[in-house]
Amino acid sequence: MGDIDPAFIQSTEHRANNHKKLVEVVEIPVIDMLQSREELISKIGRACEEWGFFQVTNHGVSSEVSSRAEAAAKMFFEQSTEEKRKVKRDEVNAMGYHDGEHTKNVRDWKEVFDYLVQNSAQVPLIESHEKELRTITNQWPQSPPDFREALEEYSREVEKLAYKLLELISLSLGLAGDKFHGCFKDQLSMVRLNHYPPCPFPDLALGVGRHKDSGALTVLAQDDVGGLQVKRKSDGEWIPVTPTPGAFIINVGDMVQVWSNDKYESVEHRVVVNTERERFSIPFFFFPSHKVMVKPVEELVNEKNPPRYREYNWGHFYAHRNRTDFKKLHHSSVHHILLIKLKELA
Ligand SMILES: O=C(O)CCC(=O)C(=O)O
Ligand SMILES: [Fe+2]
Repeated sequence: MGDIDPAFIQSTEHRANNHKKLVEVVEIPVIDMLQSREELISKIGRACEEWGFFQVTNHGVSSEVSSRAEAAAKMFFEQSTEEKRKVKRDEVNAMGYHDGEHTKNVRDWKEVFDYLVQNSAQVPLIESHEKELRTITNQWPQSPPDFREALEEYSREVEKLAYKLLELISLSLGLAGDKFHGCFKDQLSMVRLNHYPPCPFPDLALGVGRHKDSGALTVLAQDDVGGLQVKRKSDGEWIPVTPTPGAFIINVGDMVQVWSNDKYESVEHRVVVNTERERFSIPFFFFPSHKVMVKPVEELVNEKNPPRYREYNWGHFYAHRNRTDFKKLHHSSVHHILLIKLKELA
């Protein structure tokens, strides 16, 4: 087993066992999508306000398509490191395989494979003040042979669900159902395959350190192992998300927080690891086009409730985030700085 690489060690207050034992059993809401539209909109609205997280069942994504994607992910990660690194991500191309992810400067106990839902997309160059763009394109491995097909089919299906959820969230805010749809033309949405190997030091390391998701919303599939925890808004306790077979976990990201002017908040979450079982999860990050300017929507602000965020450009934010994600930094993530700064400037 040996010693743990210090890069993985979380500071004491962020370690997995560092919280009071919960006596009550709490669950984030599980919402059946097969019910009246009014009920559905009101339940989703309540879940977004209270938790920022919920699970959905009867969501329309076929279980065959999901199983095929899960099998492809498992087969990919079972290969040798040498094989996987043939499609490794680098400073130029943020898509592909990566086994050195850091969250808030601590290394995560996992390996990932990322791909864009639209196979290739344009993003701004960060160095450029001239609004120059570059194109990023997916890197597909040779094996397993049906990897690309299985994953493209998966993201097409989940994308439909993401639009549906965005519509319901917009309606729950009292906005038109298609209010935000235009933002997703030439979207930067991506899917991440996560593999968390068993960890001999589950009290010291985390699968993913605490963070918020930066896009509009996330549609996450997890296997039956468990490990995802959500920070409860009311008291800051870490609440485990119990795996529900066939369900997706939905959380609103920073963009919905800004659009809704804090009515719905993007909530912190993290993943704990265990000594026994490897875990797989597949988040779909619903990201708009690089051109989109994000700010509180006009219908939701007024004199009594003034805008709390200044407008920002998604593409610019995305380019910075990818650059800073790539290696360990000596200051906290841009993500964090950006939102705080916007708040202060508002
Ligand atoms: O693996 C999970 O359950 C969640 C992963 C996550 O939060 C992320 O990739 O942003
Ligand atoms: Fe996340």
